[in-house]
Amino acid sequence: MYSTTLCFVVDGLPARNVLLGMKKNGFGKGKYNGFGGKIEQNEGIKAAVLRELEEECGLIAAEQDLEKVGELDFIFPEQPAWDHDVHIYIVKRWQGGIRETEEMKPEWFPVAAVPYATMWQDDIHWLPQVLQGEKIKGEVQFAADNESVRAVTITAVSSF
Ligand SMILES: Nc1nc2c([nH]c(=O)n2[C@H]2C[C@H](O)[C@@H](COP(=O)(O)OP(=O)(O)OP(=O)(O)O)O2)c(=O)[nH]1
Repeated sequence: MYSTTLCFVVDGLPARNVLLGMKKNGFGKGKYNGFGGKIEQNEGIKAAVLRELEEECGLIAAEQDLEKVGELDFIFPEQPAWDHDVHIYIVKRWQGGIRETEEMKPEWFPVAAVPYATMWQDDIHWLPQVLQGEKIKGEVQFAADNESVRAVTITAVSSF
């Protein structure tokens, strides 16, 4: 099982607006998501969050401005090589400007208009809580098409 990061840029918590990116290539192409990717060997989790944030949308943040808000396991019973976990962070302070990159086209959304229909199908089960300021842990099991959700367990946690 490999590990990934996912970072949501918000204007506060509870969030009123969230920055999402339309993924242009790779895993999750055609879906809106936060910014993130695989953690490299010998790389710290927060260092990976900051690297992916800058690579994918141009924003520069500091480790002390990252708040851990979630940990999820993604299980693909029909494609076990895809099993991975994700460390989810929120950032409210950053430097630099947003730019479109080869990987992502960033766009701000009001929290009430987050495009869940164009996102990973599990997101509706936990992202609203995260944008409200809750912290969550859980597991998502995908169905045979590796897209639809077969089962989700999400638990609120008080801290990481
Ligand atoms: N919101 C959401 N994000 C997910 C789900 N599944 C999943 O892998 N992600 C995130 C975690 C990572 O940020 C990203 C996948 O990372 P990846 O490293 O495989 O993608 P990539 O093809 O861009 O590869 P790279 O940047 O590491 O080279 O998608 C999901 O179900 N919901």
